[in-house]
Amino acid sequence: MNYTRFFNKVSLARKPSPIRVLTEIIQNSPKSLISMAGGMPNVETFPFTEATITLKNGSKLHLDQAAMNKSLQYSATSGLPMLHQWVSDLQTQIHKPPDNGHPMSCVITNGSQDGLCKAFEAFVTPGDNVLLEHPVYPGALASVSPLDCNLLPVHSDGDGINPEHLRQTLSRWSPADAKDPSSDIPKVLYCIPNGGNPTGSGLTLKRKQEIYSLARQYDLMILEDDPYFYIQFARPFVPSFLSLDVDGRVVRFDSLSKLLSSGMRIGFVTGPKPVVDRFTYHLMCSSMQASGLSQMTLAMILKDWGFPGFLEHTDKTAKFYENRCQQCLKAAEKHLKGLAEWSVPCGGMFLWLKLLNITDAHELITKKAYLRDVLFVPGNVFTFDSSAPCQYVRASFSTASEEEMNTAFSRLAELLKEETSKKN
Ligand SMILES: Cc1ncc(COP(=O)(O)O)c(CNc2cc3ccccc3n(O)c2=O)c1O
Repeated sequence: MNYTRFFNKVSLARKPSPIRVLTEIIQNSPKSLISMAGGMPNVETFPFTEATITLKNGSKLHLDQAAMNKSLQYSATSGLPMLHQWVSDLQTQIHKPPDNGHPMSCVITNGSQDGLCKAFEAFVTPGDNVLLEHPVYPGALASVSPLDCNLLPVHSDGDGINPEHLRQTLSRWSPADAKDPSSDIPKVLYCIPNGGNPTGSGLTLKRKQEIYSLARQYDLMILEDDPYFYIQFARPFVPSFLSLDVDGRVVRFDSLSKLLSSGMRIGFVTGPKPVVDRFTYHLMCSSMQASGLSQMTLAMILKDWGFPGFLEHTDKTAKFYENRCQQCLKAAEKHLKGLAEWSVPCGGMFLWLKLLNITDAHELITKKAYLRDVLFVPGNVFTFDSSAPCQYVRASFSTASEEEMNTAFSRLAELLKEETSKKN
């Protein structure tokens, strides 16, 4: 694939930052190297020596002085070698990306949000048509909306993005337009294939194959935003777009936020080296790198666990959310029947409620429900035009207990009944 058409002028103008290349050289050189090059602080001036973190299973992670010094010092933008290698091996093991003529590359980011932002800021030129799943994660909207482009919604249902609607949307153009630099044919499709935010939906393999073949036909890059991949409720995992990527047109965004820690801010982007390199150049002059301490801590746990231990943990996490989901559905059945509709999530942590007899949920949720001590997210924040009325509400079942979910839904039900009786 030739990626030039996908990058905007800003991204094509980016070059590796010399001081960050230096960091990489120093990091990968033998101890014998005498460096008077890098503007790195001397770790002897840092007040930290060692740290021990106790895990829930009683085991202890010990960062000795050497590990502490390494994690407290600048390191390569691509990631601390131990973590970078582990995640690269994980991608190969889990997704088995086909050989597409481009080496698969990874870069560690400050959460997957950081990677998403870099991708939109690399691919989107003002005036572009950008295809996004709809409704969609507000963090994606916040990244792409200011880029002065035209957002094209791709409708979704319980099985994720609808390939038919994608085909219809693309039928405004001919595949040949992808070869015409003056055409405004879309170049990027953003989607959340598993445990969708806000819908809880999951793309079936069949749909992924249909979507991938449309992407081939119209020469689209697919941004596979997949923080809930490991918290799909069913096993085996539905294969990812990365595992279908025979062309090198998939950029995948993973996150450890929903698995190990959201506050440590570690995600990773995986894709063809020419694409990941351009994101890395941007990271070199934005954050320079993800937190060294976060990377070292997570690298030590993951190395100790290995893939089997990691998958054992992610299976447990998926089970946790599946149980929470069952409790949430039971509470919805008990309190919201006849007042709202929903589909059963297949992963993640969200239930997408369609409030019946309500045209716009915004006021009801942000004011009236809040005054009754319950908080949901009004559906308009997940839509491209948040000023338009939206009768949907996102409920998260990740932190509230079963009892709290019942209380929250019963208060919402009371409110809905009052609203309905006011109308009659
Ligand atoms: C589809 C999709 N892609 C990327 C991300 C970002 O993950 P990270 O940067 O790797 O941590 C997310 C995180 N989603 C949310 C985060 C959040 C944080 C504070 C408060 C509320 C939040 N709500 O509501 C969210 O949905 C996501 O759902």
